[in-house]
Amino acid sequence: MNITVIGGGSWATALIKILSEKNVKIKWWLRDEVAINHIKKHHHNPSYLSGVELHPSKIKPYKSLKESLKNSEWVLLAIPAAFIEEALAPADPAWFVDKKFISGVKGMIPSTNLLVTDWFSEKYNIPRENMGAIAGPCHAEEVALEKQSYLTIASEGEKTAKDFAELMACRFVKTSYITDLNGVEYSAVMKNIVALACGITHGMGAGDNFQAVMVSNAMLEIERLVNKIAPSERTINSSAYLGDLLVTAYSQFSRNRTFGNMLGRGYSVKTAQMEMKMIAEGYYATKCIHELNKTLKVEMPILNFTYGILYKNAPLKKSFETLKGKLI
Ligand SMILES: NC(=O)c1ccc[n+]([C@@H]2O[C@H](COP(=O)([O-])OP(=O)(O)OC[C@H]3O[C@@H](n4cnc5c(N)ncnc54)[C@H](OP(=O)(O)O)[C@@H]3O)[C@@H](O)[C@H]2O)c1
Ligand SMILES: O=P(O)(O)OC[C@H](O)CO
Repeated sequence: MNITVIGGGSWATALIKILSEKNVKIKWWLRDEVAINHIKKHHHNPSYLSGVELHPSKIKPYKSLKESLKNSEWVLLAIPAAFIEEALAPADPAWFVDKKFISGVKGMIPSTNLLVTDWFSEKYNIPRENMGAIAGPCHAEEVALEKQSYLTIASEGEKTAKDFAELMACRFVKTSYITDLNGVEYSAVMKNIVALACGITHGMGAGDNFQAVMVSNAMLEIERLVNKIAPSERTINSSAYLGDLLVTAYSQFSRNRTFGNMLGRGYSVKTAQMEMKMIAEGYYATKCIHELNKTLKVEMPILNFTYGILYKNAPLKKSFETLKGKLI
């Protein structure tokens, strides 16, 4: 079984670690040639999760995207959404024929405000039943440490979801599958926006009491959005939705929370971006969801709070006062 993994960051590295527990060949596309050479020579990613051992018998890094895709049954994408169009610019739909596509991305394509699987299936003519996404509370750093984790694979094609869930299950990862593809994707996008708000308010001095109220309100906000934009029967309190929100809102590893925390302590957006070695997906998603909500008109005070601070230079104190008044 051949699997192509696209992306060279922490999540791609963690997913490769999980997959290499199985009897598979991993064809790994990274844009960074220095990293490729380092991985070939030292069997570690030099810039992300550098402690993870990358077995050369199972993993082969590629500079050419086209070569990396040849003879693979599965394609797994793990690049922050804002860079996907650029990274896949040379790709031709013919390269993806008869392949199943799984998104590890928790963001939206900024130029289109589309979810990654919607954008991908449209652009590369992939049948929806062959598309999926990885959901659930799972930080790459904990995968690297082999801490017990849980992932949910979502696809409208039940067989796709089931097969990929089986592939991702290993000693330290338990998997399950569902068919609510767009539901988990929107929920994952939203949890990043909430994590930014958690970070901002924490950075401004809010305590655990406030954070608990914000996360509870956030779950209601996510539910309102997801029910409107992707109506379906779903158990929103399960780990694919609520669990993912909780880990991002509370974990020391959360990129979005860390980014928000810097803003709450008075950093400008630009300075916070320069300080971060990794990408906070919620920054881009906040604008996408805010734009979509001009039509949807869902009540989303946490989204509006985050959007004001990120994109409108809204004063922190006044925005916080407004948010406090909206939460219950
Ligand atoms: N990290 C996690 O725990 C985790 C868990 C679940 C889901 N996710 C999702 O996984 C996705 C990837 O996140 P990540 O955590 O792996 O990000 P990351 O560690 O910050 O890595 C970012 C990756 O994007 C690449 N990149 C940056 N600019 C690029 C560009 N202009 N063109 C092409 N590639 C570019 C970087 O390449 P260079 O190194 O060459 O700059 C790097 O490989 C996100 O959607 C995130 O929400 C992450
Ligand atoms: O918690 P963050 O902001 O690092 O996001 C990473 C993943 O989406 C967590 O499941």
